[in-house]
Amino acid sequence: MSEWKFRRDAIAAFRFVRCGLDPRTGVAQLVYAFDDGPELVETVTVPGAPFVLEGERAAAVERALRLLHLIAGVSYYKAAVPGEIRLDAYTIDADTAALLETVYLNGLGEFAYRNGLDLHGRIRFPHEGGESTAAPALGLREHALVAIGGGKDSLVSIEALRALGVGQTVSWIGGSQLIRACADRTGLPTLNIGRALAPQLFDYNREGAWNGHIPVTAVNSAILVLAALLQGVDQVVFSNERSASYGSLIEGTGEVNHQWSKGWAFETAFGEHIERHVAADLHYYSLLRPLSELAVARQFTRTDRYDAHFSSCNRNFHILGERPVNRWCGVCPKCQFVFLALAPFMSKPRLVGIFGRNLLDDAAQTAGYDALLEFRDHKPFECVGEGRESRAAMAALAARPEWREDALVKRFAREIRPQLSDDDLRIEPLLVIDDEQRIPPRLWERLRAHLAA
Ligand SMILES: CC(=O)N[C@H]1[C@@H](OP(=O)(O)OP(=O)(O)OC[C@H]2O[C@@H](n3ccc(=O)[nH]c3=O)[C@H](O)[C@@H]2O)O[C@H](CO)[C@@H](O)[C@@H]1O[C@H](C)C(=O)N[C@@H](C)C(=O)N[C@@H](CCC(=O)O)C(=O)O
Ligand SMILES: Nc1ncnc2c1ncn2[C@@H]1O[C@H](COP(=O)(O)OP(=O)(O)OP(=O)(O)O)[C@@H](O)[C@H]1O
Repeated sequence: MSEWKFRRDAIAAFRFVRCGLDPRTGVAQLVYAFDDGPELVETVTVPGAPFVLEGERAAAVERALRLLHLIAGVSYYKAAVPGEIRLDAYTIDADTAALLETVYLNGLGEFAYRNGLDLHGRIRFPHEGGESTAAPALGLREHALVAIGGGKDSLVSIEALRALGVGQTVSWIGGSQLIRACADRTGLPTLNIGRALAPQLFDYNREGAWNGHIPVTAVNSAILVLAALLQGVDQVVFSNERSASYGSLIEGTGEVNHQWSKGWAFETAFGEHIERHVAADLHYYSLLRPLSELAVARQFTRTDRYDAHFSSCNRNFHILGERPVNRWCGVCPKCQFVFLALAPFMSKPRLVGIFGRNLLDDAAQTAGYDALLEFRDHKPFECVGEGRESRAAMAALAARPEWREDALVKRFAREIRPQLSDDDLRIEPLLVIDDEQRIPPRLWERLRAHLAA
């Protein structure tokens, strides 16, 4: 064993070795390995232990734990993308294998594109024939674990659920102080779940592992499903908007979606799988699915409660390394997009106050904004809205006296606007509340009324 060295191209198999949860501590161990190399152990710690787990609930927790083990394996599998996947400790059915193949193939879409890899037909989860029996209802308590990410989206959901009188616990994974500050600011009960990647992954990265983006929302979703069962509650709520279902259009390749596991395809496949195979009364859904990014931005402006606390800049969330001093780096695609998306709906002094600067009056940001507008470039691999949303927002600003003299708005009006039709630049059609969602029916009509108010 001590002789084993990580050599990416010599690895034959990725192994799901075993997983376990200690109900006395709330610590779950997810164990993997390449060939006969060292065990790679990821840990997830759910507060609230000891948990008393018996009968059907214990069985559901075990199913959720296995699903988490299988989904979280994507972080390690990607390091070598070997031809064989092995399950050492348990078997899965064809339905589960199909879900995992979809999650790995699509969730690693950007990773594969950037590394020049073709994963089609390569990711095969072994499975045994026969349907597994339908999961029973557990009599879970009506209460929502709401994922919070420190940005505007989850805060919009939290305020909407508050307005509807839905009991909620604001829940997040990892040690981000920024997320904690936002969670505390809600004044609601909180749940901070610990997660530690296997340390060898960072060594393997230095030793030439394949590296790149993974479907982190899929991993976070599976963690919160496990936490919901441990807490005995019936809803896991994310804040993924309609726009997340649309990727970057790459010439010669097609669509590659950085945020695939925030999209509708993942939400439906995962949510249905949970109800069919884990617990019939555990509902996983996104409260913001009916909205575009622009519509979410408009909702966010309804309160200034979080202005001094939130940030959508992903540079805050690196496990290692530097973070922006003032929460917003001010130069990444996410900062650029959120500034643009909020601008049509927020007073200019409030917006500039949040970011500490006016990004739209900075000519050095031209290339970044061109990519958002899909002008001579594709939409960046980041969690940003569709090109048509950026174009409509920019067109709205070009008509406003307080914005139209700013460098990038002026350039848009002069060089890009003349090539676009008026119809494609209207903001109103992008603010329509859509019907494609899996929000529990008992909430939907009241939520629709709240969002439309
Ligand atoms: C913070 C961030 O944006 N990280 C992305 C970045 O990774 P980097 O190396 O710069 O820093 P770390 O995040 O600290 O990662 C260190 C290494 O660990 C790997 N890793 C991390 C988390 C994990 O769950 N599994 C892992 O294997 C990671 O690959 C690094 O090697 O660049 C990476 C490569 O493109 C991205 O994968 C990192 O993204 C994180 C996984 C992450 O949490 N990103 C979210 C902020 C994010 O992008 N969220 C999207 C949702 C996308 C989705 O499909 O779910 C969003 O905001 O919409
Ligand atoms: N560390 C985390 N723990 C739990 N959920 C998270 C975490 N980070 C992000 N999420 C959730 O994942 C989803 C996508 O994250 P995303 O970054 O788009 O949302 P956000 O942070 O709420 O808003 P913004 O788009 O402005 O950054 C959201 O539902 C968010 O709550």
